[in-house]
Amino acid sequence: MEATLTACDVRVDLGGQAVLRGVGLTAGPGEIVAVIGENGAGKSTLLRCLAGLEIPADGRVLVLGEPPADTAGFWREVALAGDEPAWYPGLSVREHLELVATVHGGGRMDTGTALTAFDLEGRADLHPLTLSTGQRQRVSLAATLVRPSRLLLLDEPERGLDAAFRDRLADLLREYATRGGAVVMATHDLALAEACGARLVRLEAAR
Ligand SMILES: Nc1ncnc2c1ncn2[C@@H]1O[C@H](COP(=O)(O)OP(=O)(O)OP(=O)(O)O)[C@@H](O)[C@H]1O
Repeated sequence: MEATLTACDVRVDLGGQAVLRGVGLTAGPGEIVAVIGENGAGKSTLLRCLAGLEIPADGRVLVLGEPPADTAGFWREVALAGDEPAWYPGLSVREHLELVATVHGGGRMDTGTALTAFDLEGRADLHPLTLSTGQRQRVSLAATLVRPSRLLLLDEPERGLDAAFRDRLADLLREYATRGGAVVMATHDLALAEACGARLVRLEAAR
């Protein structure tokens, strides 16, 4: 089966120094990969590289057979949850999810199901900035599942989430993979990685 994502011998330089050197990674349909490593090991940089937001100085990244590019075609297949997104003034939690689902076309869950799955029903009519950190993180994660995708890139999805919701997230990610999606996440939460059945890829700082 064709890999959803392959990265070979990737090098990324930032500020004139190598941040990633000789990094390789693959993820196929139905697979969850957890990138782990200490602070500064380069996990976020690798995720950005896989998302086409950082260009490797050396090596090769292919997503669905093509180098990642910041194009509409690429983002049709790839859903990313990293830094907190910019929230639209005047749009509620429900409307943010509806916006994503409308623009990308209906996804794995309708917005009502997502509001329930992410425990956001009681917050659906509020603006995201009036929610707690963990609740806002749940909106960001829900937005990745109300749209179609074949690859989910998550940078520290556990950020701000309580223990019970981390368990639920593991179930949601397993379900995404069971339906043929590939997940690559950078995480410090080994329990989450284990609960997902993720394959671990450890990064060591390049400097
Ligand atoms: N714009 C930049 N310019 C120079 N160096 C950078 C830049 N961004 C990141 N770095 C450096 O790259 C290294 C990797 O950073 P990165 O954020 O990828 O690590 P991380 O593994 O995600 O860390 P954490 O676990 O703290 O989130 C760090 O040493 C960081 O200082």
